[in-house]
Amino acid sequence: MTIISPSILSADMLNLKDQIKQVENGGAEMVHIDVMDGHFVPNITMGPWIVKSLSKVSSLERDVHLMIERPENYIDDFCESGAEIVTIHQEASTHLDRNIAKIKNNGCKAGVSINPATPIEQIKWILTKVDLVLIMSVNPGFGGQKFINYSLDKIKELNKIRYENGLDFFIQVDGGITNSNAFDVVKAGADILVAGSSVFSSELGIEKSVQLLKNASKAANV
Ligand SMILES: O=C(CO)[C@H](O)[C@H](O)COP(=O)(O)O
Ligand SMILES: [Co+2]
Repeated sequence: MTIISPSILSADMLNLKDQIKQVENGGAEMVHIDVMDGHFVPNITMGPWIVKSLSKVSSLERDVHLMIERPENYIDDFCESGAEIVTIHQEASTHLDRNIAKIKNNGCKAGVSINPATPIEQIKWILTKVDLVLIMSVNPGFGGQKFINYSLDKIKELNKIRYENGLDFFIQVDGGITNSNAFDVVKAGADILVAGSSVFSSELGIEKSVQLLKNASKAANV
């Protein structure tokens, strides 16, 4: 079964509690929290405080995507604030193996992410140690961008490596996911779909948009 992780990057922060209820009602299992530092990516967003606030109002699994330089300086803070998954970027980690171990030692699930132009080869040696691999299907920094099509080949390549080596990490895909491409993304091997603008900015409403992503994923899993 495919998991839906709506990204609150596109949510209405003044109505966040209500909007989180709507994604829950639509059937989402996680909530995706995009943390940006204005250095690794050209945008600034939120910190551990939002994770703590979400943990008080929702039981959705808190899925933290760190788009920051020197992630090792913030891993403790995010885990202590109630993050359940902490994903760091390969491109931002000088000592990736050490940082993944640090996330796990904090009792969180550890994820590694790669930008669209980064080859799977770059994370080959860490695949046995991570709980999740996040394939970015847009250049990180902003919501509402268009899905980069060659990401599908990267998902397929990673899925093949996972199968051939008997590994069991989740494949998460983030950026430009909509009701129209969810089927192909899941068919390629994705287990978790992150969706921001197609959930929170849709004319169909939040609950219905999550349901449509769920339905598209279900069709791909038949
Ligand atoms: O990590 C991200 C951007 O860097 C976001 O999670 C992602 O872009 C989700 O937004 P959308 O679904 O609108 O593309
Ligand atoms: Co993200």
